[in-house]
Amino acid sequence: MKKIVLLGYMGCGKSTIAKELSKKLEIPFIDLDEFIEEKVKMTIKTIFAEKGEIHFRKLEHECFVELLNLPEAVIIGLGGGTPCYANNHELLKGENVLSVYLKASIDTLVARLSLNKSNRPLIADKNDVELKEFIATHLFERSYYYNQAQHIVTVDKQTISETVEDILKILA
Ligand SMILES: Nc1ncnc2c1ncn2[C@@H]1O[C@H](COP(=O)(O)OP(=O)(O)O)[C@@H](O)[C@H]1O
Ligand SMILES: O=C(O)C1=C[C@@H](OP(=O)(O)O)[C@@H](O)[C@H](O)C1
Ligand SMILES: [Mg+2]
Repeated sequence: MKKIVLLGYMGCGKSTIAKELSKKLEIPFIDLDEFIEEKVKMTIKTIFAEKGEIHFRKLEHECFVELLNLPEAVIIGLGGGTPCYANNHELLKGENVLSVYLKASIDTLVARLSLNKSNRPLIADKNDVELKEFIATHLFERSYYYNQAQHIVTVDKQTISETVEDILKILA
């Protein structure tokens, strides 16, 4: 069965939008980060701190493949880095996958992430100036992978429901 995969930079709204989309479509939503946390009984923050990012990326790949192989239809919210490691971007093009890049500008991401960074180990210790510089460079480096998605939805200045509607139009 089809998997709807939402991807994009940290803070673009993958988890938030996937939850709302799931209600509308009555298809279950699985957040990849939460799936990993449950599997290893550790938070993302602790995995990064105690096991390191390379270990996290390995787990992330294994869990992504496991979710794609589920027999039922599900909505999967990826982590911001998922498409950028272990050739995961190739999996965004699979026959049973509908992938959507939630594209947000640097300003949108900075505004959202400066309020919401403590559980995101890659940015937790950055002040606002550092955060903007980091996001600008990092988003540029990652864009190649994000652009492998089958569809792109721009989320700037959109409400949660407007973004959900844009995704529903793609599915129609
Ligand atoms: N229009 C919007 N669409 C999605 N998220 C929004 C919007 N406006 C504000 N937010 C907030 O931005 C944050 C997005 O975080 P989250 O869904 O965890 O993103 P991700 O999973 O992509 O990192 C949440 O705190 C959410 O409430
Ligand atoms: O961009 C990244 O590399 C990461 C994004 C996070 O997910 P969100 O995009 O949901 O914050 C989480 O997987 C981890 O902190 C690493
Ligand atoms: Mg998330």
